[in-house]
Amino acid sequence: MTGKALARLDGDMLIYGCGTMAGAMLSRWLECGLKPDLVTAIRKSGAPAAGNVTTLSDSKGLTAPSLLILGVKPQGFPDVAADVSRLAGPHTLVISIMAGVSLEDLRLALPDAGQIVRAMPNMPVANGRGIVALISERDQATLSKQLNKLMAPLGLVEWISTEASFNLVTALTGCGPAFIYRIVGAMAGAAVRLGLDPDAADRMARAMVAGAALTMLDSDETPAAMAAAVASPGGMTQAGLDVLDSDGRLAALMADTLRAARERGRELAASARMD
Ligand SMILES: NC(=O)C1=CN([C@@H]2O[C@H](COP(=O)(O)OP(=O)(O)OC[C@H]3O[C@@H](n4cnc5c(N)ncnc54)[C@H](OP(=O)(O)O)[C@@H]3O)[C@@H](O)[C@H]2O)C=CC1
Ligand SMILES: O=C(O)[C@@H]1CCC=N1
Repeated sequence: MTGKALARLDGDMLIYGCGTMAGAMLSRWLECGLKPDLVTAIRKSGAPAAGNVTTLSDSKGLTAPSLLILGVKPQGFPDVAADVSRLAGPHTLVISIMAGVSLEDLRLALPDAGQIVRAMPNMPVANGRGIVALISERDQATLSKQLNKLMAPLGLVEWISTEASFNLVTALTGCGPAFIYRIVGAMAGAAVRLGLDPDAADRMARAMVAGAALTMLDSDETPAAMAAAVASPGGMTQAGLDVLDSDGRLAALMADTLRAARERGRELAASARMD
């Protein structure tokens, strides 16, 4: 990404709540050429954000920026909503990364904001291997031209057409890395219980999943076909796959996992509303 591409955002960026997730986006943008002097970050603690970005503990003295990224937690939004609203002016593009919080609720809280976009990044954006799902209130065609340039260095950019599916997208992409880490840990843990040395099991489980993921990125095959290519007929892999597939166990577990995450999105939305 070049600074020129970012300059098309026409101005400055304020990151209101620059913790783990927004901080990962910021680091990647800086690595890809975003000029630090275009950015101001607000953190409750005032702890320095990535790079040489100016970091403040509150918004005193700030005026409406061109781009305002909202990176507080949904539960913390009611505490800052009035202040964010003051900063979200008619020329401000607001991008909220808060899980669960709908465009309609954002518009109610930020009535004067120029445009509002809901975005769902995931942590691998830190190395450009993430996903950013996006949906806007309106004018998606114009916005996508502008925002794709900003988001592309973070990884795969997906515009979502129906907001009703956004919490499910979040469960798959935003939460997904944690589910994969848990599965990797469970495989390594099982290997330890069955007799492997813990350090070796951890090392090999990480390398195995990283290799499998990279192979998948380079392949046009479906995951089912890729599994079939590993499984020799009547071999060891097939014996293990039969356990995962028995009575649809793995499919049911994954459906329950995504459903629970999606439902929690609805509760988070409620916690972000002003009473
Ligand atoms: N973690 C993830 O993988 C993902 C998270 N998200 C979303 O990103 C958002 C942030 O999550 P995450 O980064 O994990 O959480 P963090 O707690 O790391 O980040 C929250 C940020 O908000 C700041 N903050 C909290 N209260 C205030 C306040 N009153 N005034 C100013 N700043 C404040 C915190 O300041 P301080 O740094 O001082 O604590 C922190 O920088 C959430 O809405 C979440 O749904 C979306 C996708 C993935
Ligand atoms: O756990 C959460 O609520 C956020 C949203 C996606 C990832 N982290």
